[in-house]
Amino acid sequence: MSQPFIELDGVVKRFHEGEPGEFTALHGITLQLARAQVHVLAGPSGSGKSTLLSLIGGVARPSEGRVRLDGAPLSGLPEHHLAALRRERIGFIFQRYHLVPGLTALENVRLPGVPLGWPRERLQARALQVLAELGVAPRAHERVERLSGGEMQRVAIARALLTQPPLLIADEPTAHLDAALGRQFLDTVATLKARGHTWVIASHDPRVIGAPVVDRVIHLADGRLRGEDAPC
Ligand SMILES: Nc1ncnc2c1ncn2[C@@H]1O[C@H](COP(=O)(O)OP(=O)(O)OP(=O)(O)O)[C@@H](O)[C@H]1O
Repeated sequence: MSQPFIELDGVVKRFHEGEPGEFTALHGITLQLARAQVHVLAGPSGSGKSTLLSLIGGVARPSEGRVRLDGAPLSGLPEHHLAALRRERIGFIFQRYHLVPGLTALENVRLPGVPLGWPRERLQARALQVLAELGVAPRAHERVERLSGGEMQRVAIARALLTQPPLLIADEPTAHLDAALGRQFLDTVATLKARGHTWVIASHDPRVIGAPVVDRVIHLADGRLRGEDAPC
């Protein structure tokens, strides 16, 4: 592999460290993930998928070990640098979308651009562009609580794409999608992969794990790597 896009080196994550309820969720994960590929973290509930995503996304820090994104050592960065890197380089897609009710689809999609200080016109144009790419431009001015589940998810993906982040992280993205919407999500994954985006998706959905667009399925159990499926 050329320079890996994401590198984890001996990553341990403990919760409630030093307290009576201390719990080790990840036990020394070493992993390299290539650019412009789709990586799925699979494993039963509680195996550590979301915890690993949060470390790769720079939302949490490892208790031991290192995480690097495109050569940058996330684990050592001061919080304000880490927050800036997250905003510019990582798009997050959550199981329950985390859209802000009361705001329109367009206002939700604009949100990640606000702290970047983009001029209003640029922000508006880019937000409309990503909504159009996801096929939800006609719903741009609708409040998000009035959208269908599939529309909400496409708005959530549009929001994650606003800043064109190279890394897209999704936690159980198909958990609430029916068969047709699940396929639509995987088509979006494929389109963005072809444009060079790297995906890391936590999922135990067989539709995702078995999808042809997926390059690697990395299995976790009890916070440890348990091998991989061969690429399709
Ligand atoms: N903030 C926390 N404090 C204490 N324990 C935690 C915390 N977050 C996660 N854990 C524990 O770490 C383990 C891994 O949790 P994690 O959410 O990463 O698993 P998962 O594989 O994503 O599960 P699921 O598929 O149910 O989302 C679980 O035993 C969980 O209870």
